[in-house]
Amino acid sequence: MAAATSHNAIVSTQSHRWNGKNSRLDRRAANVRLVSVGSCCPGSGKLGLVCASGSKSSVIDPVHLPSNGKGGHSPKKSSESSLILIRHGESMWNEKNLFTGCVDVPLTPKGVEEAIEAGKRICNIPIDVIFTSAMIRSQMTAMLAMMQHRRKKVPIITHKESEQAQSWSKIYSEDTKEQSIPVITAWQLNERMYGELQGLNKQETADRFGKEQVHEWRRSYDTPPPNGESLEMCADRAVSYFKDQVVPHLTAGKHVMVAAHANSLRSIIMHLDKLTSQEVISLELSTGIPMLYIFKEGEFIRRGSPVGPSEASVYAYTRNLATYRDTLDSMVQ
Ligand SMILES: O=C(O)[C@H](O)COP(=O)(O)O
Repeated sequence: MAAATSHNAIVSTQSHRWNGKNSRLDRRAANVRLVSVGSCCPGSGKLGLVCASGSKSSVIDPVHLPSNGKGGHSPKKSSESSLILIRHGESMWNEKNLFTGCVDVPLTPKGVEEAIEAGKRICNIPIDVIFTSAMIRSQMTAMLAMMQHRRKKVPIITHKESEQAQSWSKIYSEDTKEQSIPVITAWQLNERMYGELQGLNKQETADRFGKEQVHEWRRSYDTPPPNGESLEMCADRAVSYFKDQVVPHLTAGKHVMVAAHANSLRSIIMHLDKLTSQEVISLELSTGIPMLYIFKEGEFIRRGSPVGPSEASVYAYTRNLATYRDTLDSMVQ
């Protein structure tokens, strides 16, 4: 069904910019033979470049597919999991160039579009559980992105803030539960708290305190803004939460998406990519750009930013993702 072509990955030098325009392949993937599954439109056995978003069909997760009865067998459980990290789309204070931090502002229309576009880019990648911060801009981004997903599962924010909240939001149908994806919100993934800079204009602040000082506050590892969090302090909560709450899902073979913020994600990527406190200064995250990692045998492999829904470089090296996507295609009418 899928034409297999192979070519060596074109590997850029290791860069710490995640701006989505340059999909970076991990250096370790340099010599990986890309086994592209070709391009096709749903149903024709050829993967299209446009996701079948809005398609009414629901598909069975490939890992749970019944045997095909012709001596075939259900694909064995994936020994690798995918992790998608995404900074929220543009917020209304991003648009006004204001320091936001832990102030809970919504997306702009542009941020909504960015989230939808991100959803199209990851619409063929399996997602079993979603984590967001407690802030609306990350939750809006996750929900809007999931509206594009071809699996068509329903993302549902879980409420465990009290026993009553948990019991009042219980789902009593196993089938319905199977067709949903839990969205876990966590304050630990909130944006770094920007202290007395919150609400100030970034340019005016640089004019007042000096460009170097503001850059130090925004990008250094251990210099906090006035009465705010340094990246190190943000990492203490965000990376700890990631290790304690997100990694166990990946270890269990679940595919995860984390929708969060520029600096809470910078602290997580610093951990995943083993960046030094010097290297992390140059790490910048654009709004609404999905970043893909593969978790395998306890290691995180950086796979770059999926530019399109069937980009070979994303699905190469990770046969399970290619199988998932092929099966989605064959199941989506
Ligand atoms: O909190 C904010 O203002 C933004 O989310 C990130 O700001 P920064 O790019 O200045 O860290």
